[in-house]
Amino acid sequence: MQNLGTVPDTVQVAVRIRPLSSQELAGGHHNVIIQPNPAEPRLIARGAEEFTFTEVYGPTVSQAEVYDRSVRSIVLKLLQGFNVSILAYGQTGSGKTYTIGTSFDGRLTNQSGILPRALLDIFDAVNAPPEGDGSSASYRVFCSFMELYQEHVYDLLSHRNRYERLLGIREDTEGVIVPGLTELAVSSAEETFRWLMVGANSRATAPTRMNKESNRSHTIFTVIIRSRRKTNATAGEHVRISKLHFVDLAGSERAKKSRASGDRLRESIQINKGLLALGNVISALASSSGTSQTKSARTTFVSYRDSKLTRLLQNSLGGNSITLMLACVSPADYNIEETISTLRYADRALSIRNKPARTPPASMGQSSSMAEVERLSKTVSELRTENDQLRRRIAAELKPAIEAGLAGGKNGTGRHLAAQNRLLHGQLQSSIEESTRNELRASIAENALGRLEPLVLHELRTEYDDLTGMATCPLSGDELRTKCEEILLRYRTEYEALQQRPTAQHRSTLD
Ligand SMILES: Nc1ncnc2c1ncn2[C@@H]1O[C@H](COP(=O)(O)OP(=O)(O)OP(=O)(O)O)[C@@H](O)[C@H]1O
Repeated sequence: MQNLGTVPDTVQVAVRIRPLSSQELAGGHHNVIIQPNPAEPRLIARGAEEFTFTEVYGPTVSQAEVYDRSVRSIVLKLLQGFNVSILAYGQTGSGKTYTIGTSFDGRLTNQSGILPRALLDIFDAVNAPPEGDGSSASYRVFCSFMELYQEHVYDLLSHRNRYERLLGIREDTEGVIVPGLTELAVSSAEETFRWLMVGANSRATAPTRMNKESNRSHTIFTVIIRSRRKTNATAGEHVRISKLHFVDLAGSERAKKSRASGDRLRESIQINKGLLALGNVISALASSSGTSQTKSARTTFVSYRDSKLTRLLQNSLGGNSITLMLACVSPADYNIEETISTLRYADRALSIRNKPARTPPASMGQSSSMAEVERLSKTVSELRTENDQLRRRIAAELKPAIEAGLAGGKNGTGRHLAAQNRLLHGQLQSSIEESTRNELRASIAENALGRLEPLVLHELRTEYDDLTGMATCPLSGDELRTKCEEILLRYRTEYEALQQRPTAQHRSTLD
């Protein structure tokens, strides 16, 4: 039996105060946040408002110390089968990207953020020698990287063009998922760093008045661990999948202060809308988890569906994940309003109760490709149901309008109504055509699905023959297995992308 150690059941909140920048010092700005006793996680803002968090990191605290005190132990919970989420929240220019390390340039220095540090620890643990009692696990690591820009989800690791990187969100028994999102098998921290850099390069950034390299989107970099553990000599193997999300939120900002206009203003409105929805979810969860609230307050409705950001973070807030919020703040006098607003936001998050639990293990009774075929079949049938619903909705909404219009036309209400009828009729026609096209695509996906197994087997066979046909096979048993898994993953990505296309169009017609 594994010793799982302690697992925090409330959201952990660490506040990080960045140092004043050289421009701020040159401009005569001063620090308005005091830590009365640096050994305590307490701070006083503007000489009056006092807050206590899980940790408070002052301006001189290093990246290594933040990682060691707040991050390392929860990252290692990932390998025990827990889902973990680390979110950086704060005003634009407050140090979120610096702390997470999303813009890591490949060189490990004392300035590197928590993400590259976590990857080093994860691969050290994954490659550690087996325990020798027959109960040790073997691990496979994958990564994905997505961006939420203006309420659209983009796959940052896809080789396709920007438009084709657009993905939808759907809910299934596992919770909220992003079908078609690229998940790459990675075998070392260095390989994962490269994907992190590739993805970060395609992220939407722009210079603003508040930060010369401001991130205009929210990003989620995910490390996925698939662990196989022998349960005992007779019962066989269990496979468990757990995920670690690094969420680098776009900065909250005041349009008046940032003097944004045009594209920057539109971005900022969307960013603030997502963060507002997140704030509402945090408030609702905080009041449901609180102990001093009335019964009615404790049953507050949590509106995850108000934005894609809150849907994507549903499991991290109030779900089964171990969650750490890193609230980043500026200490400068001219940012005090934003700083206090971040501290209040973080203070509410502190009382959210999660229900951290290890993800359920799946038995290895079935081969993984067969399980995959089963899962894909289920998705196709969901697609069909969705299509039927769309058809019914079209019929319910548009047909009565047309019929009413036709009746009005007979009564001679004029040319205007006739034109409106033609318009509605045209809309109905194109919606039905769209739905039929989707149906066709769903059936293409289904046929492709039917061909999945022989294709996978053929590809595996060819690759295996190529390798074993050589005088000495250059791959060990494990490497060969890894190679096979990569091929399966490629197929899975291709087929999910194929299935995703009609769904994405569906959703955009419904939104
Ligand atoms: N703790 C820190 N120590 C030293 N420099 C820091 C620290 N925090 C932030 N900085 C510096 O402050 C600047 C802004 O930080 P960063 O880009 O991480 O902000 P952000 O919150 O991600 O902003 P945005 O939301 O606009 O993307 C960067 O130059 C960064 O290097």
